[in-house]
Amino acid sequence: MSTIEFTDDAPLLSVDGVSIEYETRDGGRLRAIDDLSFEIDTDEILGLIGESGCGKSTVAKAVLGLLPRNGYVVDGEIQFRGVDLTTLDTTELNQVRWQHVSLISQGAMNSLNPVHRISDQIIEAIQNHDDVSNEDARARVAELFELVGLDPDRMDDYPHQFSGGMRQRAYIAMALVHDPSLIIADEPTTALDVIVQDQILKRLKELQDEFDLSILLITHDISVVAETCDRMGVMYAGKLMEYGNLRSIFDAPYNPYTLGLKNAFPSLTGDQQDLISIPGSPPDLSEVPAGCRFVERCPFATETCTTSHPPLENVGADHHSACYRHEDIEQLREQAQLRESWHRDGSQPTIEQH
Ligand SMILES: Nc1ncnc2c1ncn2[C@@H]1O[C@H](COP(=O)(O)OP(=O)(O)OP(=O)(O)O)[C@@H](O)[C@H]1O
Repeated sequence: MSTIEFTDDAPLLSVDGVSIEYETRDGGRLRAIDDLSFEIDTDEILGLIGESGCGKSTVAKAVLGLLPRNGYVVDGEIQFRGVDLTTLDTTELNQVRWQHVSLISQGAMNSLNPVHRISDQIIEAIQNHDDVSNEDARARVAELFELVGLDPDRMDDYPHQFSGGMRQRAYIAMALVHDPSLIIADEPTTALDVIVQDQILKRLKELQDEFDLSILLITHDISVVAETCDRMGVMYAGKLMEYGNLRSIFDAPYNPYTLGLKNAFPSLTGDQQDLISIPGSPPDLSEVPAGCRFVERCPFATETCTTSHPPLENVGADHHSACYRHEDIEQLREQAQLRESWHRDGSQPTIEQH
């Protein structure tokens, strides 16, 4: 079996100009991701946030080569330590998965096999890649249980003897078996109650710190990003709208969509009791607007915004945004605080569909 030659000084993960399409039942094509670029460095957590259907899971699956059969990366490169993952065959991808990049998904806790002890499932994951005795593998399971905050005395339990949060922790232990350098966490705590969610995210962050791990954290919850991430990307209808350092984006967002998301979350708006949600819903990806993808819901759209999607521009150190109205941003930030701004009054420009 050939060994993949990684380059140590290359970025850990570099997604460059990636577009992904799904073949639809009627034989058409739906572009779920359009010209997406971002990077993750060693030892950082990048949060990808966006509403349902904006393409977050598609990105996660594409990185791991797990797109369904009707999904294709039609453009761009996904480089992991200098190796374009989109060019690898299944055997090579299997060398990357678990050993270098692990996935923890929302449903991970339900993917533990109900008829096998948790210890046996993790031991199998260890021995699949490494030649380790049963005794050493059991010791490793105990160590991993401690790391994720589970009592090692419970390692021989069956999944049904664990709560949802404990099962998710057990799955995280499994994801850490081979010391991967990148974890893709796709809504890892969404199915759990907020207290358990908080505990697990904190543990994940501690593990990231302790082991110089990097995490791509995918979520629809901006407060999860605020509490957990170092950098963030705000996605909308398959496009990155704002991207960069978390503090810069939270302190001074440049994109109306980010302004809208911030307004809609209580923990981020401090004393503002009256939350303002963004009216409407994202466009159907088979019928995206001709202009900016957000144009139909943006209270600040002008005629220019109906022409084409704005390019992602540099608006500060490690801070990028895609909007035609960056120059008016101070004024837009003030207006965004007002409910009236987000009311639809019929004065929005006429939108043509592609
Ligand atoms: N297997 C598939 N076949 C066809 N279209 C798909 C497939 N999977 C996803 N899509 C479409 O691709 C777009 C992006 O979906 P994706 O699941 O990546 O979004 P998401 O942001 O992760 O949403 P959610 O948070 O609801 O999971 C959606 O329009 C979705 O309908």
